[in-house]
Amino acid sequence: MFQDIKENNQYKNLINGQWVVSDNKLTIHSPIDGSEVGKIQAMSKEEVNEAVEGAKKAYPIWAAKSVSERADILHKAAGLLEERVDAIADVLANEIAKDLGGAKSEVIRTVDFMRFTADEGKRIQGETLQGDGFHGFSKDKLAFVTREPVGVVLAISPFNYPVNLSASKIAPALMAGNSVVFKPPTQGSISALHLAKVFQDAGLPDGVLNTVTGKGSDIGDFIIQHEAIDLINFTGSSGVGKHISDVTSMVPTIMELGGKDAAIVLEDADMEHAANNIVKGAFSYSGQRCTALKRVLVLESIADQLVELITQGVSQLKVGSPFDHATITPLINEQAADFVQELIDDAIEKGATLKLGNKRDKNLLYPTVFDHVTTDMRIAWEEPFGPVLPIIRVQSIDEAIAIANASEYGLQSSIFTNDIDDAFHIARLLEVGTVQINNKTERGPDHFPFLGVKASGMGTQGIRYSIEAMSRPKAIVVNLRARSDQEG
Ligand SMILES: NC(=O)C1=CN([C@@H]2O[C@H](COP(=O)(O)OP(=O)(O)OC[C@H]3O[C@@H](n4cnc5c(N)ncnc54)[C@H](OP(=O)(O)O)[C@@H]3O)[C@@H](O)[C@H]2O)C=CC1
Ligand SMILES: O=C(O)[C@H](O)COP(=O)(O)O
Repeated sequence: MFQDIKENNQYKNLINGQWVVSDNKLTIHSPIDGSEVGKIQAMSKEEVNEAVEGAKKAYPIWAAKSVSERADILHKAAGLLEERVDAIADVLANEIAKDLGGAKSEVIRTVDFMRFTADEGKRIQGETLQGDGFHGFSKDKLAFVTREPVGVVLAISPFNYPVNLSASKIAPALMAGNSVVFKPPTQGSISALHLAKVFQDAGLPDGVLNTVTGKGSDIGDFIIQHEAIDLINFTGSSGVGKHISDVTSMVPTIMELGGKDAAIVLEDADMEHAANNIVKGAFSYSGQRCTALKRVLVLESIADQLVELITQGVSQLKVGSPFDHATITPLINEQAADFVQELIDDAIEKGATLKLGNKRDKNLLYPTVFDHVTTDMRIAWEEPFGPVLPIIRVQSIDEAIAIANASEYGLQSSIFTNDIDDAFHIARLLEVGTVQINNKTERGPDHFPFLGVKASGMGTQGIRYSIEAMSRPKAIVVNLRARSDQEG
């Protein structure tokens, strides 16, 4: 079922309905053992240009389709993806070292996402407005407001969800009537190209989805500044996000960026429930999630108990290969592991109490827990994107809120308490996109709004929010001739 997309383990790009090769290639190595997963095309700027121009040419054809025709294709694509779950999950596990269970969930969640998006797209309606609501205007002025596509959407996704965070841009963009140029993460491209194939097999017209592979550092600036791109939907690091914002001009941009999500644990919390959630929230996929819990702020009076429960939970996490269903698997590459190690070394040097971990085998980092972390340590503020959890003891709720808000990031926060009044009071004060009460931080369910404030992003995603963010209102205003017999 995937013959078209590869030849001799070289994966091609989908451009205007054809799977094509470039002169230069990049080799994708598995983070598990360095073995070759396959080669992808390192596209030239001329080829990238062809992909963008192709999407621009295909746009009117797709925009002219009825919403129900678009939904039919998305439903068909979802069905095909469902048939290919196991095959694609295998590629994901090998390419980004996501545990097989997590990899399957990523693909199944994507199937559900696409179906929901197809249905939601059909429900999105415009509105009619009457002028006399504004002083000085009459009821003979009527606006028919419809939602229009924006044109060519550039979708750029990160390595940690190469299928799901790609489809969560592509599917709503398509339902809104846009064509899409899709730049997957280099490490993750192979999984992502399988997703593109599903859309093609479902009957998406040629050029409506074109893929662009190659290093972001080589072709990124060319594509984000291409004049035919009408909107950029980016998920990735805050550094690249800021760069995109610096070098583009007058192009609407939606960004989901990094995070430093805090779990605030109050004295009356259910400790076991809090600890279980914290362990899962911090360590699933080795902490390589923007919504991973990346610090715990706990009141001193209950800290000993919570630290022991967390340490106990983390000590039971399975470390090893994604194919053995380990939770802690090798990080995406050695540089990522080096960075996490720097944060660990800094914390040890500045006196944090190491409860567990600080053990490493190349890019496989064992889960690491620190107690007594203080605000002069880098781990209190920086996003490790790896399996390390700092616990900061606080003297008061106000101190917890102040430390939570002092972060440059503002994605999500968790509060664990049995007092709903306290929970709401604190939630209102936290400078984040979403607050989870008595649960780990997480993006789903996917029809909820997902957004970050400060350095964590701009714009809002989530199925309906994404369709709206990648479309615009258009008003056609009718000015009826006044009838003298009805005036007044
Ligand atoms: N808030 C959220 O929803 C999420 C945030 N993230 C954040 O992403 C980071 C990890 O993901 P990672 O993939 O390493 O992030 P990066 O920012 O390194 O890369 C993200 C994407 O941007 C591309 N890219 C790189 N440079 C450019 C450029 N100049 N122009 C255009 N595109 C470019 C990359 O391509 P290439 O791979 O070729 O370099 C990749 O496709 C973490 O900081 C994490 O917090 C991750 C997931 C979700
Ligand atoms: O990119 C991320 O890391 C995700 O958007 C987080 O999604 P999750 O909370 O479902 O893992």
